[in-house]
Amino acid sequence: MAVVKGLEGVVAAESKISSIIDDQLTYAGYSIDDLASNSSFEEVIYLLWHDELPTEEQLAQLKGELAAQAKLPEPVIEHLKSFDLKAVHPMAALRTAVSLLGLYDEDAEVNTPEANAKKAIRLQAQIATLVATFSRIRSGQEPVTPREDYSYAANFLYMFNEKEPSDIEIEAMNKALVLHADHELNASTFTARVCVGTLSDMYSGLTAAIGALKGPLHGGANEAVMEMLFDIGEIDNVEPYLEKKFANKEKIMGMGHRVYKSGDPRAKFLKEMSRELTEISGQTKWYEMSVKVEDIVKREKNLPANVDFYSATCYYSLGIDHDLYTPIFTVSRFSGWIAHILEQYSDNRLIRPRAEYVGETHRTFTALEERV
Ligand SMILES: CC(=O)SCCNC(=O)CCNC(=O)[C@H](O)C(C)(C)COP(=O)(O)OP(=O)(O)OC[C@H]1O[C@@H](n2cnc3c(N)ncnc32)[C@H](O)[C@@H]1OP(=O)(O)O
Ligand SMILES: O=C([O-])CC(=O)C(=O)O
Repeated sequence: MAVVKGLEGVVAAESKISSIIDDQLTYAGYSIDDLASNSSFEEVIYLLWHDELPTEEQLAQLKGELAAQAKLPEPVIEHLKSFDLKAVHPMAALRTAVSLLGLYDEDAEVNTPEANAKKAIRLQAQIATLVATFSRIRSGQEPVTPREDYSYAANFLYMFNEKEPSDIEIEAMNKALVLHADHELNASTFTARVCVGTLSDMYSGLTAAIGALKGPLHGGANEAVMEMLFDIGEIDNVEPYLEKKFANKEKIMGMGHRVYKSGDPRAKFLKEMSRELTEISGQTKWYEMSVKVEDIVKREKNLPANVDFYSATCYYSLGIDHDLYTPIFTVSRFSGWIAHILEQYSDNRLIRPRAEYVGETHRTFTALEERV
């Protein structure tokens, strides 16, 4: 058996949800360029779950259902309040809270298409509330009740500080949500599919996926990018900082990708958004430092910026704490994970690869008292 380390290039599933061909990304056959420029996150959710763009009527229905289900069960809020949230990573709290939500859902263990469709809406609605509620409780404030009259992006921003977001902020958040929604068989999506491939439930699949997204080689990189920029501090420090990193063979967060070699098609949108938002917030230095990092890593290592690189400075400009960047990614990626979970259920086979054993063989057992 030939081992493919990291499963690079291995095709492990058929999917209609998204594709990456020649460094171009599509959701259900629609180019990410068209979707990022023209569509709402709710349209993308519908597309990923139904393989079609919604009609006005279908979209209105989805929006209504999402708005109606956005509230969290009170015991989940109480549970979050019972922790010292300043002492835990938000992704760890989210992983636990999503699992906990399952305990308050009477459909949690019902694995029929009808029950899963209901859970899909409920979970997609609640995940945004959960992230914003975490942020509110951590900063000693009461959670904000979600608004039924706002779009998903507007409501998400509103729940952070109970303030009506500006059109530019809503547009930026909507675009970020659209761009992060799905990405073929990335590590967290694969994790979700492996989990539900055992015919485990949707809550288990999503909880497992959160754990995989949390790591700094995957979704956790956006938080790490901002930490790197804080460490660098000033534009004049970029070059010596990177030289040291290269000399120590350390990775530069937000750069490189397993599949994209010429560039991540999502990054150009986030780069432009970062330019605009840092200008509006009067903090262009973060954008300028990012561009310099990108240029040097491209020149020295020929690695392109990935989706996590410029999303960091976008969220920073929206006034969001940097450890909440990966939770925001989670809010968007819930739509993709749910689509993949439903697709896995629709044509399931247990996912169970093999390992090549490389340990010792034919060892002679020694009794405990004789071991040295
Ligand atoms: C939403 C997302 O998940 S996007 C990815 C987010 N992750 C990051 O931004 C973390 C930084 N990037 C990386 O670690 C990698 O590029 C990954 C994990 C994204 C892809 O990894 P892989 O395809 O497994 O590539 P791998 O880690 O084996 O790297 C191949 C070579 O490129 C180098 N390399 C890859 N990425 C980087 C980087 N960001 N900085 C410096 N060197 C890098 C590696 O050191 C390695 O060099 P070597 O062959 O001399 O040892
Ligand atoms: O596809 C990957 O490996 C990682 C990625 O960019 C994503 O999940 O958006």
